[in-house]
Parts: sequence; C-alpha cells; structure tokens
Amino acid sequence: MIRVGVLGARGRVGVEVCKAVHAADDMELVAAIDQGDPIEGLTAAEVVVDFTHPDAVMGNLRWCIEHGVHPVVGTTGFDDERLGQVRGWLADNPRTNVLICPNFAIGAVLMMHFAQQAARFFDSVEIIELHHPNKADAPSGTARRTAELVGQARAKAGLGPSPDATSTALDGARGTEVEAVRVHSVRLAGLIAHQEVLLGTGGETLTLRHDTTSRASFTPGVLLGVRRIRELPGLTVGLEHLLDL
Ligand SMILES: NC(=O)C1=CN([C@@H]2O[C@H](COP(=O)(O)OP(=O)(O)OC[C@H]3O[C@@H](n4cnc5c(N)ncnc54)[C@H](OP(=O)(O)O)[C@@H]3O)[C@@H](O)[C@H]2O)C=CC1
Ligand SMILES: O=C(O)C1=N[C@H](C(=O)O)C[C@H](O)C1
Repeated sequence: MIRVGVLGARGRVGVEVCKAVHAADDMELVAAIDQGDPIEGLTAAEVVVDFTHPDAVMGNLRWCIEHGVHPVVGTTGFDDERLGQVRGWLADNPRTNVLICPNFAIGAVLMMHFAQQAARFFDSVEIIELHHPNKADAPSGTARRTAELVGQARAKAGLGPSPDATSTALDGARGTEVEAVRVHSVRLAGLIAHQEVLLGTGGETLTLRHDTTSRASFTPGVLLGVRRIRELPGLTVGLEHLLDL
C-alpha cells in the first residue's frame, strides 16, 4: 500500500483526488490537509499530492523535499526560477523525487504533444486557454507549457515569430508571449478548463482543442504519478514522461 497525503484536500481538485486515492486498492489516504491544518500531518505519508495555490506550493514542496516525502504536484504557477529552486532543494535532499505536471488529464497531455509535433509545419501559431473565473494564474500552466514546447519546436525548425503586421493595439489585445508564442486567456463563468492551439499556414489551418468537462478527469493521471514517483529520480516535469509517447 502506498501511503498518500493530499494538500488542498477540500479544494475543487483535492476533493476528487481524495476520492480516487480512497478508491484505489493499492493506496491508503493517510492525511487530507487544507488551509489552516498543520503540514506536520503529512509525516505519515510516502507521497503527497499538492493541488493548492501558486502562492502556497513552494513552501509545501520545500517541506516535503526536506522530510523525504515525494510530492506529486498539480498546482500551477511554475517558471524557470521556481523549477531551479526545486532542483536546488533536491540537490540537498537526493532521496526525494518530485513530479510536477501542468495538466494531469490524458487528453490535455496529448494535445500538448500533438501541438509540439505539428509546430514545425505551420507559419503561425497562437494559443487560447479558457477557464473558470476562480483561477488565480494567467496564462494557465497548461498554456505556458504548450507554448514552451511549441516555441522550442519552432526554434529547432528554424522558424521565426508568427507573421503579424499589427502596428497599433490596445494593451492586451494580442495577449501575452511565451517563447515567442502568443497566448490569450479567457475567464468565464460556466467553464472548467479548455484550450485551443491554432496553427496556420498557406491555405489551411489546424485547430487542436481539449475540453475538461469534469475534474475527475485529472485523477487517473494523478494516481499514475503516485504509483511511479518513487522510481523517478530528481525532478520530472510533465506527465508525458510516464505515458510512453
Ligand atoms: N495539473 C493539473 O492537472 C491541474 C492543476 N490545477 C491547479 O491546481 C491548483 C488548485 O486548483 P483548484 O483545486 O481549482 O483550487 P481550489 O482553490 O479549489 O483548491 C485549493 C485548496 O487548497 C487550499 N490551500 C491553499 N493554500 C494551502 C496550503 N498552504 N496548505 C493546504 N491547503 C491550502 C485552499 O484553501 P483556501 O481556499 O481556504 O485558500 C483550497 O481549499 C491551481 O493551481 C490549479 O491551477 C487544477 C486542475 C488541474
Ligand atoms: O485552475 C484550473 O482549473 C486548471 N489549472 C491547470 C492549468 O493552469 O493549466 C490545469 C487545468 O487547465 C485546470
């Protein structure tokens, strides 16, 4: 039995994760921690799943790494600086492993993978992510990661920035830029999590779209991460590394 703790246990995703861990034959839910609960409650856990808040996740990660508990992280808000800090903590605590996944839904991971594969064939690419209005970070972790993967694939193929003759624009009209890829964020009541990657070239466009219709969609990926984290040394970013793509 894998002893699992959940951080953010009363949150939108945390509730689903607790249910899934509880239902798994090979896991025991030993701690369900949320805002205001002492983090020391995680001491009995071997693996901790974190779905909290970008402002909280670094402190949680540091505690887990220093206490030899393997974190499986869904919380977003990671950039190169934060990942560098995690690598630094791991260098001082080499017995701990960390898995950080901007998106645990299998379809979303495939969308990112397909976008990366398609990128070199198209002159233009833009990303639109659409989420519920309670989301803290923009752009989403998934959109950031997609833009990084697509931007790197374009650079490798020798492609420059997407063509764009805009010479005058209101602030924000063209979104933001990640690795030279334009990213647009929509926040709308009624949505959960959605993303389109728009690719275009002479006479044709390709649209890759993923829709999250239930937060239960994140749990198979989370359970896979919990099962595999002990054999993944150091820092792993992205569920794609566990999917044999
Ligand atoms: N990787 C993925 O597949 C996915 C990632 N996410 C990400 O996961 C994160 C959480 O999303 P979501 O569940 O919608 O958010 P919620 O706000 O619904 O849940 C977060 C929970 O964590 C609690 N919390 C905040 N700080 C701490 C802390 N230091 N210790 C323990 N608990 C804490 C919050 O309490 P309180 O509200 O009282 O502050 C809340 O109950 C976000 O960053 C989101 O982007 C979401 C979906 C999928
Ligand atoms: O906050 C959310 O809801 C989600 N966050 C993740 C992100 O920022 O990409 C994953 C998914 O989009 C849901």
